[in-house]
Amino acid sequence: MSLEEYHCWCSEVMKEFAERLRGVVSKMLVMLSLGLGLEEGKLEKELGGMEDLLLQMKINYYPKCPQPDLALGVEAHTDVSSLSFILHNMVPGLQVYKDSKWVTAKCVPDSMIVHIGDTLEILSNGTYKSILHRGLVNKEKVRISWAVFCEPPKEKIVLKPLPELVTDKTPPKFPPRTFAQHLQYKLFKKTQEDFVSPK
Ligand SMILES: O=C(O)CCC(=O)C(=O)O
Ligand SMILES: [Fe+2]
Repeated sequence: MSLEEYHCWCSEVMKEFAERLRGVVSKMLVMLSLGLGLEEGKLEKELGGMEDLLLQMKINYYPKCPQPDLALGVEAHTDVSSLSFILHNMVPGLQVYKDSKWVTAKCVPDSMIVHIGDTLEILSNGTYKSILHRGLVNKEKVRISWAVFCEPPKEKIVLKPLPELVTDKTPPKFPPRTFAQHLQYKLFKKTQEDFVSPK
């Protein structure tokens, strides 16, 4: 296969993967909306819908590491996305923080790992938790992961707890922000008080 043919093949495969994954995203957002007692299309609409919800792929390459106890592949973080989907080359390394412990995600053939990210935590007023996770390195094997992040548009939508979920007993836990402002907050570790109300 020539390089040109290879590029062509890759883009065909990616196109089909993106289309199929977009369908899975919609289905998961229906379930998550219903789980909050909302109408089924609510979260999809709040995140920009078919027009504006963006799928971004990042490929992580974790080289072999002679001293895996002294290094991390990806430091502990939560994803800014609404949902994140992870495929990997069946080498363990992803850990999630659960019940005050780091738990290694099982490598299940033909499956994807799905994370809730910050955006859904904000919209759900904290009912859905953005999972803290990290990536370890391996002494013997290279690890590769393909992460797809579903992100709302940067400026068009103001992210805040959905009014249906805010009551006297459950006041809003997050001040309003655009996705762009949220990124700034995460990248530069600003405090919530640093948010200026978006227009
Ligand atoms: O490599 C993984 O399994 C996770 C990577 C990750 O957390 C990320 O790219 O945000
Ligand atoms: Fe992540």
